[in-house]
Amino acid sequence: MSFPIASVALVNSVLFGVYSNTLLALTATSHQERRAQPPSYTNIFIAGCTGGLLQAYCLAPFDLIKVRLQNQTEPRMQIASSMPRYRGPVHCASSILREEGPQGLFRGSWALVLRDTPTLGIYFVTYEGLCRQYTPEGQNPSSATVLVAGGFAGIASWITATPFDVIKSRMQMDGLKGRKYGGMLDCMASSFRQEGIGVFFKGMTLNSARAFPVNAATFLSYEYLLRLWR
Ligand SMILES: C[N+](C)(C)CCCC[C@H](N)C(=O)O
Repeated sequence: MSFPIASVALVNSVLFGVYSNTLLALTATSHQERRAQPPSYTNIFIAGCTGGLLQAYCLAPFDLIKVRLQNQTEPRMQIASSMPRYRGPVHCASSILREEGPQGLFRGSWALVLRDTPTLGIYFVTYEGLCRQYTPEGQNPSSATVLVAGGFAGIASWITATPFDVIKSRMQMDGLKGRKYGGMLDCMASSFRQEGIGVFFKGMTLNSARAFPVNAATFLSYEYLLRLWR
């Protein structure tokens, strides 16, 4: 539990830090001036994609360890072996390093980059679009608007991210017991061949249901901290 919490803190600070600074570089307006001079959606999209790209690289090893630990269900079913393969996040990281090398920690990172880059552009465009729609010109959005816009931004982002999320997780699990897939494209093709188009939408409802409260709270904290520190 402490492991995902620590990784969420790191990854969100990278995402929001890179997003804000890229937007600042593109528009030359500070956050306070942005209500009077709103940035274009193109600039918001580019800044979101840049944040997504960098967060994907920071997230890759943490996400891989999380996926491996969450999928570790065999030992409970095998009465003979009482020890799980990975005893915790540190043991998992060191076993992967030993057994699969440093690149093992980045398995599936291409799919993660493709999952996060465009969809985090969509995330910030949705958030800004909804805030602008429901906020009188020149004013800051209310907390209720921030919560709803943040929640829907999370849903929009997760709906578009789910196909690559499925591939990413399959690639991350590959390597545990030999290699099943030749690469990302092979993983996509063989998943499609065996399970049909529906495979790319697995977990979409659950991802979206989780995304609303998580991202409502994320954007409320972001706006609150920006106003606190200006
Ligand atoms: C790009 N992708 C959809 C994967 C994530 C977008 C939202 C990020 C947020 N930290 C969350 O976990 O919901």
